[in-house]
Amino acid sequence: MATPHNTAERGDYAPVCLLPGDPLRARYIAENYLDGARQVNAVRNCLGYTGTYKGVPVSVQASGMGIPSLSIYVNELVRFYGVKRIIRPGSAGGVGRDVHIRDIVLAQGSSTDSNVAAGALGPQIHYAPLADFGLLDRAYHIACDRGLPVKVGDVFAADRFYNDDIDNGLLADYGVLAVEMESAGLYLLGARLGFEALSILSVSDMIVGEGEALTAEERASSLDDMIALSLETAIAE
Ligand SMILES: O=P(O)(O)O[C@H]1O[C@H](CO)[C@@H](O)[C@H]1O
Ligand SMILES: O=c1cc[nH]c(=O)[nH]1
Repeated sequence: MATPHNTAERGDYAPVCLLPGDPLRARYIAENYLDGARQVNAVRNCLGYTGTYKGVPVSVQASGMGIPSLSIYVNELVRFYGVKRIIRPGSAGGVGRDVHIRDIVLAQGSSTDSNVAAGALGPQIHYAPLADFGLLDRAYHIACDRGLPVKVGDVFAADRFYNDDIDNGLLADYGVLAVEMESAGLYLLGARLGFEALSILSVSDMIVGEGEALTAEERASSLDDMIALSLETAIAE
């Protein structure tokens, strides 16, 4: 076995990798967007693929849900397989005052209640995990050129999907746009291990307000916008 969670050989992953939470989204991206995609990993059904996008080698690997699971895949992708750039096309719940369902949120930074950030720089320092600015800048301009409903700002990476103690209104008061479960871990590792990281999130539901809802077709097309934006950003120089 190449790593505890991956049977791919060294060289099987491209330097650029998309990292959605959902293994079926990884397969969807490989089957619908990559040319010549081949499956390189299926350990625990956390599927990984490598192909090309517009002639550029690109991989897609599922992270599973939450920072602990994502951290396993990121460590192995970067330390063992030499991945240099990771973009997470994820779903998120909207909390910001001016955030709506189908919006695309570029996570400039990520607050979190996870201990990974609390202890990273010692007990006194609350580290602020940030996206790679070059990727963020490119994603923002590509999204604007495409006329996508894009917002840029802080997101909250929650340790628990179900947590009645989180005050979503207070998150919104502090400018948090959306809630998901991985970005702070991804950005922290980006800083620590020295790779470029960005989360590009599709608002799939509203946690506050009227509880706007999407039809199945709307949800699929909004995920497609996020995936295409992630791939265009991934191969941009
Ligand atoms: O759609 P993905 O990428 O899995 O992201 C979101 O969905 C999962 C929760 O349902 C968490 O992983 C959260 O971050
Ligand atoms: O983590 C997540 C993802 C989508 N929607 C939520 O409410 N939370």
